[in-house]
Amino acid sequence: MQGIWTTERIRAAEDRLLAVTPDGELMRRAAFGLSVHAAEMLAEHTGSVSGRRVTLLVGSGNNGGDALWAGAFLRRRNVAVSAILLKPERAHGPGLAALKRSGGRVVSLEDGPQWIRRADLVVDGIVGISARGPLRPDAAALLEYVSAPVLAVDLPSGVDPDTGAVDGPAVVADRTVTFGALKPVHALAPASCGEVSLVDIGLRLSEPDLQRLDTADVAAAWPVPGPDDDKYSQGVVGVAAGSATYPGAAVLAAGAAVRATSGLVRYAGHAADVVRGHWPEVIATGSVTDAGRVQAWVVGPGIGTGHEGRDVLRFVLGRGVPVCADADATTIIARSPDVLDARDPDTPLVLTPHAGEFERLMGSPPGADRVAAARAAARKYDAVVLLKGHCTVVAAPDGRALVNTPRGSWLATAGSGDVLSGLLGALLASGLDPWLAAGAAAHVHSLAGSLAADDAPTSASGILGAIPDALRSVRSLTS
Ligand SMILES: NC(=O)C1=CN([C@@H]2O[C@H](COP(=O)(O)OP(=O)(O)OC[C@H]3O[C@@H](n4cnc5c(N)ncnc54)[C@H](O)[C@@H]3O)[C@@H](O)[C@H]2O)[C@@H](O)CC1
Ligand SMILES: Nc1ncnc2c1ncn2[C@@H]1O[C@H](COP(=O)(O)OP(=O)(O)O)[C@@H](O)[C@H]1O
Ligand SMILES: [K+]
Repeated sequence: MQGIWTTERIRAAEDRLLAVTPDGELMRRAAFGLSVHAAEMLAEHTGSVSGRRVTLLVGSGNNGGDALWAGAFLRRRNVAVSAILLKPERAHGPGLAALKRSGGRVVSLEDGPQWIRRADLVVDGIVGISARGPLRPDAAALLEYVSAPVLAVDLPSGVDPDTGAVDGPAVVADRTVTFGALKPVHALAPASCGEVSLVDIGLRLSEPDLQRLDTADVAAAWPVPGPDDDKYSQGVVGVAAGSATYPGAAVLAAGAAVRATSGLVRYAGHAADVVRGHWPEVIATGSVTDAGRVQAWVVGPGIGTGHEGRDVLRFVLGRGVPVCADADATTIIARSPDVLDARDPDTPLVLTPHAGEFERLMGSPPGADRVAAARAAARKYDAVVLLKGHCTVVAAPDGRALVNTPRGSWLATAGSGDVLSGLLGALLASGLDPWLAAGAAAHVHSLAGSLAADDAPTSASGILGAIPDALRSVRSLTS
């Protein structure tokens, strides 16, 4: 697990560390790490470090101080460093002095554009974790001239540190170097941060506010049959999905369940013939009432939101086994919350809304703070809530939350969510903790999406087809 801490917690930990560290030491540690990454980027993009040009965008806080100190370190490697001070009178004093001593050049705001245009690398030290809101106009104007790769100090300025929300002009970085610990922005705004690197400055933190699964966590959690297992012992998953009009949802959800684990998949619904045609290994029947025993249900994709869908949902909620309620099932719950009366409160429920379904469930859209939104829904419904989107957030009623950071956006394709629900249902049937199951399913889903896409559009069927490769890649870590 990777821990992620809110800026409030980071600041408190920094204060504790600052109190026992010589003046300026932390910033020099941070800045030295930053300068190493800057040199690495120069070498990557231009083939060398010495003689290259770096322009620093320097704001009035410590973030600007980091940039100035890093500039001074880069001077030792014969890099030509120029610093544009957004508020010269409030620039970080010791950092500015160090840069000047090292032979760095301070250029005026007016001359800034030409130095930015000529740079081999631009360093964003405009603001860090104390900033809120988009960039102010003077900083935003400078960004217009940037064509070189951008290295963000701590976080891309203009992006909200605690939510990753972008609400106006903001830096888009190729790489972000952060200090001490990951902050929410790094998991929630991958398109703004680029590659994220962590520099250790000796920060000590307790329980994280938010987590992200490592590949190793997913590998350890994913069920693998042992010598004594049979098709029943691994957990049988039931899929109540699809309809005569929408058989595809059933094929995709059932297929993902088939590919996720090696036990048994049952299907119940109006698409039984189509499902059987695609997946002969699935035991398919026309109705949930004669589907047989399962250890978890996936319900919702393509079942419609009418009477029949409601009855199906009520039936599976009353079986005393974990349920993943997806797509139409979330809409039914939003419109007729009384269906939840059928649920045994001790059996796990996972809701997997996209933003529109979330709004139906909660009465308002997720908003900028998607982690808080998912947590609120989890509490309201006493369920694990997997909030879909570019970054998927999974929250449990006890407050645990994790983020899945995707590799690109290829998952945004029709039917992709049906594949996710099939994966998740199979993991629930195996007995995995529902919060972990949701996180692991999201991880493998997004990995399968990027493998299937391989930089060109893919489809839900493509994602489904790439599940074995995704699992092989995850499991390769454990073998
Ligand atoms: N405290 C520490 O021990 C360490 C702090 N470090 C650095 O310090 C940073 C935090 O420094 P600060 O607390 O000084 O805060 P920032 O560097 O985030 O700067 C806050 C300043 O920016 C201005 N500002 C706020 N919002 C703005 C906006 N939207 N547009 C333009 N300007 C805006 C404010 O007026 C304020 O002067 C971290 O992100 C990190 O880079 C590192 O040096 C590591 C050690
Ligand atoms: N821009 C995006 N980047 C990454 N993943 C995305 C993006 N948009 C959607 N997704 C993912 O794709 C899936 C879409 O599911 P859903 O909205 O239910 O669509 P459908 O009903 O067509 O299957 C979710 O897992 C979601 O997190
Ligand atoms: K920054």
